[in-house]
Amino acid sequence: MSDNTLFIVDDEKTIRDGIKAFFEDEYRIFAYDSAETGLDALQVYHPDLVLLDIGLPGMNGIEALKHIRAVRPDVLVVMITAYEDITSVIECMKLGAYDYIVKPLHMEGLGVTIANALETLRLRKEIKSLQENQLRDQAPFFIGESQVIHDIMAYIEKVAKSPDTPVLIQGETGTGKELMASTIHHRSPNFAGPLITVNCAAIPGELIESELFGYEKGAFSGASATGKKGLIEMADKGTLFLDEIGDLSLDAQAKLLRFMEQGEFYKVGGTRRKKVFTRVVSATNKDLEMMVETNQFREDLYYRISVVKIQVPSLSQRPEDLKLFADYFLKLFNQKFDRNLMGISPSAWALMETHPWKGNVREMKNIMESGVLTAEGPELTPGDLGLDGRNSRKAERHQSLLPLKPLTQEGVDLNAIRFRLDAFYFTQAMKLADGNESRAARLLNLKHHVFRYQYKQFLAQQENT
Ligand SMILES: Nc1ncnc2c1ncn2[C@@H]1O[C@H](COP(=O)(O)OP(=O)(O)OP(=O)(O)O)[C@@H](O)[C@H]1O
Repeated sequence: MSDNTLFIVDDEKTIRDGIKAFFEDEYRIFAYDSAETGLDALQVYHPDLVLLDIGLPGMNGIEALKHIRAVRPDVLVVMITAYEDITSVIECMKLGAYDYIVKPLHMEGLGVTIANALETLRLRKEIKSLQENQLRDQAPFFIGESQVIHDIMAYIEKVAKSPDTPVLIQGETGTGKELMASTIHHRSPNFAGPLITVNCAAIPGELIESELFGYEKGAFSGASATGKKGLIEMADKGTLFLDEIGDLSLDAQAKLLRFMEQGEFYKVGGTRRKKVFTRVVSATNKDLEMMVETNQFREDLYYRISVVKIQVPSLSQRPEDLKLFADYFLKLFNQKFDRNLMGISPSAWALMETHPWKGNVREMKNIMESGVLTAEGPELTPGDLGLDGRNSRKAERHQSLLPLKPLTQEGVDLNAIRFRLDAFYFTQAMKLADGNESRAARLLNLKHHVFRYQYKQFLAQQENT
């Protein structure tokens, strides 16, 4: 006997008994005389295939098919029909029935239909498992050899198993909070679903509600004519990552709380309640507990989002990981830029060991990227990494510039940012082009005279700072 389970749902006893008698040596068979009893049994058993009569008394086969497709989309359904019922058959096929058989039943023919259906099911499962393996292979890799990172990863392994427990990740900027959120998603049962990232600091206060929850058409002036799906809805069956949650306004916090408490929400201007199944992972580099004390963050929301709390240590708190990151980024950027730097010189390494790493792993990554890109070799020197006295501001510049920070109410100094951009790319271009201006211009996709003009301006500005 195979380990496949079949349901027969038919009000005619002779049909139920006939199918059962013919196939019971091959399959596990459960028979029901109505759609209602069949659907009840579906909550307990996991059949592979349902043979479903269309003309059932009470709930008919078409309605039952809709239910089965909604609750068990992976179960195949073969409709049983009287010959004259062909329009219903077409409707069933459109609703997702796998096949149909016509009464009076020929058992051999039915046997072929069942075997084909089960083979289709086997192939679908195989494809799904291959796709899942591929997705798992693409999962991000959170590096760390220090004991504290080992402990966190072991904890994450357990936490990720739940599909909906909210997680709050705290830590300084650049410590890897976003990467950790992605790791949790990829290790969770929702990993085949979407991972939707919301940068709460980047969305203006007046837009946060419509961005998170979406809106119906005509919800407000300027709304799109078709309405809009919100980020929360997009995260259905996946993970919603709320980055910089400490930047959420109190108003937006209240709306998010409602969703966190009920898992339900209304679109802006909508009257239909929507339900979404997602895990919320939040992250912040702010002291949320302190914000709760000072009434800047809602206490009730804080407890909702922090069922599991993870504190990512700063890089200076895990010096054992420094060498690992340095080797990893050296390899990564050697490959990316097709370079062959052998390692880090002892003097550069000595400086790296004492560097404060205020920008944490991101700072290390940026320094290694520009170092590997521009170094003469064969090893990375303190100058390549911007860690010598002469270039001491370089690291700071990289760190405060890359990646660009979203605009907040605090504003930004655009001139200073432009100057840093120029410094970052002009310096590298001239270095890569061995001081040849026309080659440097080509590297930056600028006309030679434009490059000369802008470079001269940059040098003059540098003189004055
Ligand atoms: N453990 C790690 N392994 C590999 N790469 C890492 C690790 N930690 C951080 N990184 C890399 O460092 C950079 C910064 O990480 P990430 O964006 O996750 O930090 P963050 O804590 O979310 O920063 P912020 O608070 O500024 O948003 C990313 O490019 C990330 O891939």
